[in-house]
Amino acid sequence: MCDQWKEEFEYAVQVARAAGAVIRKAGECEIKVQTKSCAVDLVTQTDDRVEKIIIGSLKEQFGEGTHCFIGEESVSKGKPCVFTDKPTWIIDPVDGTTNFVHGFPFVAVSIAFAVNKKLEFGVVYSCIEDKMYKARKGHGAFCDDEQIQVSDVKDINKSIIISEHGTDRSPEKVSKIFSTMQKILRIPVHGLRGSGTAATNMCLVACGASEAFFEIGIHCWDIAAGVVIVREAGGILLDVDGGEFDLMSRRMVSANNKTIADRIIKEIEIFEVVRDDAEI
Ligand SMILES: O=P(O)(O)O[C@H]1[C@H](O)[C@@H](O)[C@H](O)[C@@H](O)[C@@H]1O
Ligand SMILES: [Mg+2]
Repeated sequence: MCDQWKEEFEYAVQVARAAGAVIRKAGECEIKVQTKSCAVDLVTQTDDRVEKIIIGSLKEQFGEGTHCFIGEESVSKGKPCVFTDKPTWIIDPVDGTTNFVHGFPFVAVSIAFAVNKKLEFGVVYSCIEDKMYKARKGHGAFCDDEQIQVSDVKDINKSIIISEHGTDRSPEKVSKIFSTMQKILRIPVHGLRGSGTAATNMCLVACGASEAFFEIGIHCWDIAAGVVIVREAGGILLDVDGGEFDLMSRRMVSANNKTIADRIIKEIEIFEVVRDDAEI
C-alpha cells in the first residue's frame, strides 16, 4: 500500500525527461510565437506539441477511462478545469514559455498526480539545466539522485525571496505586485529573485537556495508538482492571507518554515483573481 503510485511516478519521470528533450531540440530551431489571454501571455507550437506527447503517453500507459487530465494548453483551448476525486494528472508542458521564446535558460516540464484531490507526487524537469526534481508523498524530495531539503534560515533578514509578476499588466495589479516587492526588499531581505518559471522557483525553495516563493495569479499546473516537492523537502504551503493553501485558488506562498512564511505574508498586498475551477 505504501508503494502506491510508484509505477505512475516512475513513468512520469521518464515522460518528463523525454518531453524536456523535445523542448531543448525545439529551442534550436526558429520558434513561432502566438499569444493567449493578452500580448505578453505567450504560447508556441512546442507547448501544444509537448502537452499532446505527455497526455498521449500517459493515456496509453494507464488507460483513458480511469485517469483525468488538467493540462495548461487544453484548458486554454476551452477544456474545463475540473478537479475531481478521480486520479488526475496536472500538467504544464512548458513552464517558462517566455523564457523558452527568449532563450532565457530556465524552462521546466511540470507533471503532478493527485487522487481524492490530494497531491501524491510531483516531477519538475528543468530541461535546459538538465535537473530532475521529483517527490512522492512520504518518500522525500530529490534533485536527480540527491535528497534535497529546505533551508533552515528563520531570520527574514538572511533570506532570498522569490516572486514573479505574471502576465496580467493591469495598473492596479502591477502596482500591488511592485508595492509588495518594495516592502519585502525594505525589510530588508538579502535579495529578491525570479527565474520566470513557477515550477523551478518552487524547486529552488525545496533545495534551500531560496527561503520562499509567493505569487498571486499562478495556475494549478504551474505549481502542483512543486507543491509536493516543497512539502517533501520539509517546507510549507500557505495561502497569501495565511490560511490553508488551495491548489485551485491561484494564490500561494511556499516557504522553508512558518516563521519566514508569516513574515512575508504580512507584506503581501492581495488582489482578486479568478479561480482555476471557476465556472465560466
Ligand atoms: O510559462 P507559463 O507556463 O505560462 O507559466 C508562467 C506563468 O504564466 C507566469 O504567470 C508566472 O509568473 C511564471 O512563473 C509561470 O511559471
Ligand atoms: Mg506554467
